[in-house]
Amino acid sequence: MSESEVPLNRPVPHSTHGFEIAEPLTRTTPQPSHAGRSLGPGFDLSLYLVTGRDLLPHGKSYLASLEEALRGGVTVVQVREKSVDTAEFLEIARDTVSLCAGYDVPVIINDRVDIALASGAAGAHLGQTDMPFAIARKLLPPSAIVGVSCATPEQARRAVEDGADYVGLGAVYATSTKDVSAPGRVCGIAGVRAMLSVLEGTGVKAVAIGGIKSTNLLRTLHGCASPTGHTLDGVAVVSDIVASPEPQAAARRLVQAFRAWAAAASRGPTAFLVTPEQKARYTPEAIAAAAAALVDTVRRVRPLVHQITNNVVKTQSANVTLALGGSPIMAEAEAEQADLARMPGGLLINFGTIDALDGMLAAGSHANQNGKPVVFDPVGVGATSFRRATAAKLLDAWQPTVIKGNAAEIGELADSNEVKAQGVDSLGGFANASGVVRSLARNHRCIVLLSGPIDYLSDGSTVIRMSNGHELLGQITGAGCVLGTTISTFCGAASMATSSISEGALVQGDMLLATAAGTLALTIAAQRAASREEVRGPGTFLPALIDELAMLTPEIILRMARIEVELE
Ligand SMILES: Cc1ncc(COP(=O)(O)OP(=O)(O)O)c(N)n1
Ligand SMILES: Cc1ncsc1CCOP(=O)(O)O
Repeated sequence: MSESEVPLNRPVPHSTHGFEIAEPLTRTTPQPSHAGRSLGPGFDLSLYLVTGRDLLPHGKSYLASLEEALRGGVTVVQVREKSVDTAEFLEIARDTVSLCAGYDVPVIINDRVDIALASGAAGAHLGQTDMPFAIARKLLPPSAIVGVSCATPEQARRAVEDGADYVGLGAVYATSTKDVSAPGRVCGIAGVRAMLSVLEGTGVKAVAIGGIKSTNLLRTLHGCASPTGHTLDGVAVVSDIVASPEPQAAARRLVQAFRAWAAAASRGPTAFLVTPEQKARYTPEAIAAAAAALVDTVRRVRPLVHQITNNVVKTQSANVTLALGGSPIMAEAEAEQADLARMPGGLLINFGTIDALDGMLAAGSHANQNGKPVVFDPVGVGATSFRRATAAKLLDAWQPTVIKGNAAEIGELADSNEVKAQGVDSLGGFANASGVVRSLARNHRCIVLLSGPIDYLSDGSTVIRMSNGHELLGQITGAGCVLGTTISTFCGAASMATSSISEGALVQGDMLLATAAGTLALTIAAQRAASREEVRGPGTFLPALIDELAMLTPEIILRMARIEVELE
């Protein structure tokens, strides 16, 4: 057996999770075989398998598949049977308890408290229309684990008041395993975030459920966190394990990715984005030096900069990418997104004209799967309700690495009406711009750049203020859009060039510094272009700007960057 085939769970001689039917149910306690893996006192929810016998591949028996999944590292098993009679349900439950006992993995019974009692399972899982929680609690021994399904913050609040041990939050995504077509049944990443805020400080654990697969796991874990960093304790999965011909490998992929992410998350609320050592480097001089170095990095690694952007700016965005030393590709068709995402570099999604929504949805998801930075420019997001709904849909489908926008766009995403919009332009600024970018970055778990006369950049903790630029930038069309291009070019290069790999992170490299570099490159080139003799207005400014981007050097950045830092 090679190292990669070593089972994560091994059979154990005695288990606290399986016991004689005559004995009372016992709350599970951490056992030596779980040492170092539990996320807190009690049971380990990291990989919660919900069974689904109807999904088993042809020729694979239920118990064989379950045992492979246990070997792969499943930490809890829920028996979910929707169409069998009581006698058959009980037999399946007993067989499951007996097999899981050998792996010291607790078994939870879906819906049926009577089956939980009769099978010697560790507890029961209740939906919103199942037996009322208080009655189930009364029927079950005090030590039993009782979980509750929640799709809204109100339901989560009630589960906490009732005394649930854990909650199943979802459906996060659409799934064909269960009918979740009723309005409000798919709560999305934003819904899970809102529920996690309710759970903060309560000690009630949480798993997300619905459409979770190894391909979207990291994005789901990264995105599902309250603004202060309260995260999931695990994920509940049916089809990605049960329907697999290789459930051991499927479970192993999920549990290993979960553990890598959990280790990164335990370093602190912003550890997804930067390490504490990187943070200590955020002085104005260090930011300028990093940005200067990245100018050369872009030319060295020549990142592919994949842009789905609006028709107004496509040509100038491609030219800006080339001028910096990147390689542009403007590709919108949904069918080509998977292939493109496998090529290293950066992705820009600018929804200025929302012509390619399916391409945008697919591009971001594939980029997340491949660890590629995603820069989102929600152009004119407050202008129409269609734009507002589209932005919410995109942000639910994938995790942006950077959101950039003007004051009106950032205000719209931050639910602030302090700044008025006029079409895609904004009128005025924020009284506390640092506070707005910091809080939006926390809510969306990403870097936020607010562009304007002063550019405000934050990772949710540090705020960087940059005051380069020139008023001529405001007189050409698409200056904001090409800022998205320069940022995705620098983020792509930084992710390709990073040497310190952070396991469990969605994107490698310091994206705060890369965003600062992309911003400084454009605004400093603009200053230099505007001061050229031949530039007499916006018409002569644009070609000069592209020339200056092509002639940018690290020394120019070091000499001209105007940076201030607010550390939290
Ligand atoms: C861990 C977990 N979370 C949620 C559910 C869904 O439960 P419910 O809403 O009762 O739907 P059914 O599973 O009974 O169809 C779950 N089973 N497990
Ligand atoms: C039981 C359940 N409850 C909400 S979604 C769901 C099914 C999840 O199945 P899958 O992991 O295959 O999407």
